[in-house]
Amino acid sequence: MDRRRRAAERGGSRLKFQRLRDSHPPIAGSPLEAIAPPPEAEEEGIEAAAHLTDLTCPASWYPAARMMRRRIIAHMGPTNSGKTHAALLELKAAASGVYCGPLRLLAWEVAEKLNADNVPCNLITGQERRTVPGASHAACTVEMASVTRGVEVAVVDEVQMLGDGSRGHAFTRALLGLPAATLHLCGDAAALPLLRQLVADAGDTLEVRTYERLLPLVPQSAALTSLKSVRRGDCVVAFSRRDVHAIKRVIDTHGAHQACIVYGALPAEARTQQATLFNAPRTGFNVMAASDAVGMGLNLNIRRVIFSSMEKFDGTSFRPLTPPEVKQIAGRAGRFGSRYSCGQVTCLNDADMAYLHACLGAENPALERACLFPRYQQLALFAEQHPDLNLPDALEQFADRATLSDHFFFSDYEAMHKLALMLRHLPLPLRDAYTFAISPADPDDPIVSSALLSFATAYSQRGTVSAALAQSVPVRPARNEAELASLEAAYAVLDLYVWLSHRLEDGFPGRTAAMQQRAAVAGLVEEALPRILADPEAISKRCASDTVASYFHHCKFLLCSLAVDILASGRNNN
Ligand SMILES: Nc1ncnc2c1ncn2[C@@H]1O[C@H](COP(=O)(O)OP(=O)(O)OP(=O)(O)O)[C@@H](O)[C@H]1O
Ligand SMILES: [Mg+2]
Repeated sequence: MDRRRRAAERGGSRLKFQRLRDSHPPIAGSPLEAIAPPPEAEEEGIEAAAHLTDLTCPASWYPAARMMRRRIIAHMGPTNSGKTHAALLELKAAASGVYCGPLRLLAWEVAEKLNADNVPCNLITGQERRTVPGASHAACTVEMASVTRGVEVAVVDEVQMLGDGSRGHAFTRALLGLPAATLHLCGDAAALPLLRQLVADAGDTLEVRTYERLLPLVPQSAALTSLKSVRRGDCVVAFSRRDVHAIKRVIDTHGAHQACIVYGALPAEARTQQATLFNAPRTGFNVMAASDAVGMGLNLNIRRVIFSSMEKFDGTSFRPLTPPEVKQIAGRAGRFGSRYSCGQVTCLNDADMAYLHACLGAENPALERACLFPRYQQLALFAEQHPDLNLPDALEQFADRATLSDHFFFSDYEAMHKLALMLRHLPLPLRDAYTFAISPADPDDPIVSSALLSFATAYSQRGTVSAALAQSVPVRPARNEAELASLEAAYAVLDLYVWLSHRLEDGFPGRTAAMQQRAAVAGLVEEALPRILADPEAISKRCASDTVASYFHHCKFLLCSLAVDILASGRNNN
């Protein structure tokens, strides 16, 4: 792999890391410094290090899968074309199997479906382990997939995510490493050339099945222009928690409809509750305001998707949505088996319509490279050879030296690096420091990251962390959006405790208490959502402008400042 190309591609984040490093020099006594230096001569050390950072043949990392001649079936097609349905039929019919999906909600849904059809199925996600007596099947989030336990059938859903910069490596691992006699890969056809390459690397055979959309998706010619015009079955999509709430307020204020809300920071239980409210007839909640989190996973009775904007904040600046993103989100309308026989899609603003049509008509560009991240053992050996480095520096140096084949790229490890940097002063064994660093804590969320720091500090000092430490904010019913945000943060902290308790069992013995508390917080969020009243000040501001459409269209600077705000307040809003 061309090292220079990778260096150029990583230029932005390398600079950022350099700055971080300059302001935080390595601390003596850091976990990696505690490891004794190897006895090799310098030359041998360099050679061994080069070998350790050689990631050119990841297929060889998975002996169990390599011992099999796997039959791989790619189910390729647009959204709502029955790909997952077809693969699940084969999973159900198998004597043993595993479903690997990108989201907890998808894993939940599949486990429920299989159990309802009398196929006992366990649920395994980062935060949940639900075992069913006699189960030979499991539904899991892709990160939890076992690469050692052989099964008859495995399914990797939304496999095009192997091109995702931060989570893609888990899909690559599943594809190369699942020891399944038959492996079903479901996703967009743009991934097919890359899948062919990976399947060839693994020495397996590939069969391709193509699918067409089950119900039509019709782009409208006119924009909605005002949220007053929303109708039953509409889903207005925005790209931050704050905008989702703003849209809900405006819809509720007009009085004709009440809106359900769905966004990533909402507890999974509350998302399911909102989806159920929206799907059921005669609840009064027949419109939805959602972030792009709606693009994957929930089966919703959406008749029409309305884009409130065609731009999203990517952590640095606003960028246009890509055609695959637009199609993924738009594809939620007119789901087969829902109340509507045809899906529609439009925008709130006239000015966005041309771009919407262009995206829907565009071919998805073929994925060229799959995301890759080394195994823990590789990092640990590398760290052992560089005892002067702490975990964040070892990560950086590993990434710098790593060699990859042309059809792979090194994963974005910025979140992990930030957490490792935050914890580097703690006297933690490498394995534990690594576990804390790969936890789902959002490093840009001040509440969750400070909770992680408290957990890791207590763990390094006392060896055990009480669940009481996970109670980050007072838990009481939310009366407004700000209090709702506090509950969401409380949920995220308890969720983090539960996640850690599955990996450091002795250190985090309060899982049951944390789970009870988490369920209580989720209950409070669910209770609060239908009755969170509109903030009168915000409404009067919005109603003062002609329409919300013009509000969004003419005040891009406001959206920018909102996004900066969001970043500053550290919430992960999508
Ligand atoms: N042959 C079928 N019989 C009954 N229901 C079906 C059939 N095919 C698909 N469905 C239903 O249609 C809906 C969409 O199917 P599915 O989820 O498999 O689509 P998909 O192509 O995987 O979409 P996405 O890319 O959005 O995940 C689901 O509710 C599924 O259960
Ligand atoms: Mg699917």
